[in-house]
Amino acid sequence: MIGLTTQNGTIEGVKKIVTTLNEAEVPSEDVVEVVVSPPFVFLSMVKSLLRNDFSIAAQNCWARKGGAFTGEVSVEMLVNLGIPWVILGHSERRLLLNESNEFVGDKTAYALSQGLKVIACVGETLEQRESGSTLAVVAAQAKAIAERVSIWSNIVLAYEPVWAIGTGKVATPSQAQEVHSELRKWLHDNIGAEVATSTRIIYGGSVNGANCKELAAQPDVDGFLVGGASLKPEFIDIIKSATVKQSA
Ligand SMILES: O=C[C@H](O)COP(=O)(O)O
Repeated sequence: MIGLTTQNGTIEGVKKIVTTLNEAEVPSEDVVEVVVSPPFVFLSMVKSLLRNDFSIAAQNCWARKGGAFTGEVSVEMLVNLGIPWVILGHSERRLLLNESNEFVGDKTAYALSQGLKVIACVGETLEQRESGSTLAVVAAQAKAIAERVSIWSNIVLAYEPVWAIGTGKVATPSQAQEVHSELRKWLHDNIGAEVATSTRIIYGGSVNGANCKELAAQPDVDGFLVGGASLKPEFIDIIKSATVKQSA
């Protein structure tokens, strides 16, 4: 379960979110893994304040060994800070900052090589969905990672249809299930049965306290990447939806 606070927050606001999370009663770590992903400038503060059973992710990193790349944050810096996860290939970076599939693949490979765990985002635009190319788009995004990575145990795939991010237009449970199932089949056919079974595929795009249970009940939805709702107390309800499959 990933709470991505995007480019939001002040010191006081982030502290308030962390306090809410720290005081929440949620299922244990063996049921749900919770990862909080604040902007770079708040990483150290969140790390020092956040409860120990929740983890932390950066929202991006540089693609190669750090050095003369002004303004970028290197994998080495994140490792030095003790940050275990990084989110890569978010659609806002792909679309607004022109990050290509290959560049996201390079970042994923380098982050993994230095011991970070990666939440790799894939997803189609509305135009791509309407033209029937959803599966081709997410497969191409996954392929660019697969061409650069041989071990998948530290990768989580996040399916985030661009048209659902921050729009209030959540994918229906069957739309999410269809793409998750196809992604798992793609992993099976192109990498192997073990990776297809063990790789977590999480959904992101307008998840909230009201729609999370139905989405979480889908067989191939293994969790969520939550944006807007992670800034609110309802994020706790979303975390608790991890028990839906257990009680089914
Ligand atoms: O950026 C965050 C995720 O992409 C999802 O955002 P959202 O839950 O606000 O749609």
